[in-house]
Amino acid sequence: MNDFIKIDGLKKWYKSKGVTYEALKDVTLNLRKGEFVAIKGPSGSGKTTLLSILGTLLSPDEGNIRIDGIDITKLSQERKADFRAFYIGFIFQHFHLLPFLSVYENTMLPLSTIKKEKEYKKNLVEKALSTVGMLEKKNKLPSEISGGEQQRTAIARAIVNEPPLILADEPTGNLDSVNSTVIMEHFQILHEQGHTIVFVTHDMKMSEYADRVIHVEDGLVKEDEIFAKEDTIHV
Ligand SMILES: Nc1ncnc2c1ncn2[C@@H]1O[C@H](COP(=O)(O)OP(=O)(O)OP(=O)(O)O)[C@@H](O)[C@H]1O
Repeated sequence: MNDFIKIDGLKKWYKSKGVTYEALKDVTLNLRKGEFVAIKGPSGSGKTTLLSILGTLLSPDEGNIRIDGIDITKLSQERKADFRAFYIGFIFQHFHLLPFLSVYENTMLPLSTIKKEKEYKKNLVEKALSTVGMLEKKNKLPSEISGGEQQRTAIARAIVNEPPLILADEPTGNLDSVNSTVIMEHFQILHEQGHTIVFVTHDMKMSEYADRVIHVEDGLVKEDEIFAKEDTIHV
């Protein structure tokens, strides 16, 4: 078994106005390379906290996390930024596109610090945009495209530097059911291409796309269901 992510004894608490709140109480999990994982659970259960720690945006108070053998809890801020740039593509509920940049320019953003020729970057951007069916709209501004198209652009931006790990926080939370399905089908394709995908969702229908559903409640993993892939079920 190829454990890509090893989370061990993870704890996180927030302090606010002298009150301490334990958001993650003791989370231990192993995720394999290429897994397609949904994190489910009620509001306030710790899902975003867990995803943010996985993405090195937040530090835990206790515990270790290794991603591809790297203990991400021990990295300096600078090394964390390098780590994120190489390993992780983020997708958020509210898309977080820059409104004054075109679809093409938004997708190019993660490549801005990479010292490569313009042509090399152009190829990567066009590849990412065609993966999500947005190449034809590359010159549009975010305000000129639909919410579903904005999220597809955000996915292109997340995958443009071909990161092994994609983290998405409620990626369909702002979309209607048709666009949500389109987004999840794109995730399915990325999963088939070998990306490891971890996404947070409230929506039962969206979690059905995953091959593993982790139910978080009250800062703890309450259930961890691994489903056999369709092509491996032979009854
Ligand atoms: N910066 C913060 N300061 C204080 N408390 C926080 C902070 N961020 C989160 N919390 C609290 O920690 C708990 C877990 O929050 P988190 O956002 O991880 O939950 P969640 O499961 O993602 O919720 P939702 O589904 O509503 O987004 C919540 O009770 C939340 O109020």
